[in-house]
Amino acid sequence: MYAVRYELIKECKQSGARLGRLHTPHGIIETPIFMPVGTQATVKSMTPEELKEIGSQIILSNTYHLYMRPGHELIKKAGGLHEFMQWDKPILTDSGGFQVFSLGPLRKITEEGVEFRSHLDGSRHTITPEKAVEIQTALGSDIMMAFDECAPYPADRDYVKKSLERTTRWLQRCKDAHKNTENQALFGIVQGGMYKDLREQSAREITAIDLPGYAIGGLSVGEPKDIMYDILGHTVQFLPEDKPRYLMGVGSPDDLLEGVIRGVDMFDCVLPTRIARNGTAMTSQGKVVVRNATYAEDFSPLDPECDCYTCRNYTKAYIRHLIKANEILGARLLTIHNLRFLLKLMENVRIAIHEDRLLDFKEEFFKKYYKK
Ligand SMILES: CCNc1nc2cc3[nH]c(NC)nc3cc2c(=O)[nH]1
Ligand SMILES: [Zn+2]
Repeated sequence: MYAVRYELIKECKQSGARLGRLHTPHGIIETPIFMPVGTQATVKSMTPEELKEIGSQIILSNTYHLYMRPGHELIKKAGGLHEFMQWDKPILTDSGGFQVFSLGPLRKITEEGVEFRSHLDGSRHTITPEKAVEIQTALGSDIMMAFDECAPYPADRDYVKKSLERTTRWLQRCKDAHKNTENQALFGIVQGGMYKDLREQSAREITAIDLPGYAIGGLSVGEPKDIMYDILGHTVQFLPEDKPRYLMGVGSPDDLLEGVIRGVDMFDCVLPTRIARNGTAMTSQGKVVVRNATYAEDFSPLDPECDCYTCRNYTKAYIRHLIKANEILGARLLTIHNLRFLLKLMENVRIAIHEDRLLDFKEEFFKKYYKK
C-alpha cells in the first residue's frame, strides 16, 4: 500500500487532459494542480491561513535550502516540516538536485553523488541519493523527489545519455534507501534532455522502477517553448496512465494550459511569487506591471474579475505606491493575488475538463490574457 494513491476520475474528450484525485497522508488533492513554492519552509510572505484562503492544496519546500539552514535534524526535532511551519495539508519536497546543479562550477558530480560548496558559508558538502532520502525522511514530506541530475540546456547527446543512465541508478538507490513507504511517497524523475529517443529510454528505465508517481524533469531550463511542448508530449506517452505526472518548474499560464492538455497533473513554479515581489501581476486582462506610472492615479481594482482579498479591497494606485515605497504589504498583496490567479485558473481548468471543453477554455483564456 503506497502513502500516495492516484485516482483517475475522467479523461478529457478534447485533449490528453485528465481529472484526478491524489490521496495523501495529509489529505486529498484535486488534479490538475498548481503547487505554490515555499523554498525555505514558507511561501514567501504568506501565512498558512492565507494559503488555505486562496485555495492552496499542497505546497513545495526545498530540501537543499532546508538542509543548509536550519538543518533537517533541527526540523526533525521540531516534529517535522508540517509541525515546524504549521501547514497541515500535503507537502512535496524536491531533492535538492536542481539547486545543487545550479550552483554551477562550485560542484563536482560523481557516481556517488554531488560534492558542492554551501552558498551560505562555502563549506564543503556531498549529497548522495541516500542522503537526499535521509533529509526528506527527516522533513516528513508527503511526497519526496528522487535525487537526479537535471541535464543542462543545451547539452550534447553523449552527456545527456550518460547523465540519464546515472539518474536511473540513483533512483534505484533512492528507492532502496526509502524505508517508510507507508507515510511518504517517492516520485521518480524522467530526464533525457531535448532528445526524443533518450526521453523514451529514460521514461522506460524510470517507470520500470515501480513508484506512486513520476515527474518530467530537465525541462523549463531555457529551451524554446515549442521544444518544451514537443518533448513533453513525446515523454508523457511513456508514463503510466494510473500514476500522477508532475512537470517540474512550470507555471506560466500558457505553459500550465499546454501541460494539462498533454496530460500533466502537477506543476510548481516560483514565477507568481517572484514577479509579485518586483511589482508584476497576472490578471484576467493579461500582465499588469503595477509599478508603472500609468497606474499612479488608477483607483480601480487590480483585476475586476478576481475574488481575492487584494482585488476586493485595494486599488492599483495603492499597490503601486506600496511597491514603489518597497513596503512589505505590496509584496504580500501581489503574492496573494498572483497565487489566487493561478489557483483559480487551475480550478477553471478542472471544470473545463469535467465539461469536455478544455480546448475551448484555452482559446477564450489566450484571447483575453495574451490578446491572441
Ligand atoms: C527534485 C529535484 N530535481 C529536479 N528539479 C527540477 C526543478 C526544475 N525547475 C525547472 N524550471 C524552473 N526545471 C526543473 C527541472 C528539475 C529536474 O530535472 N530535477
Ligand atoms: Zn486578485
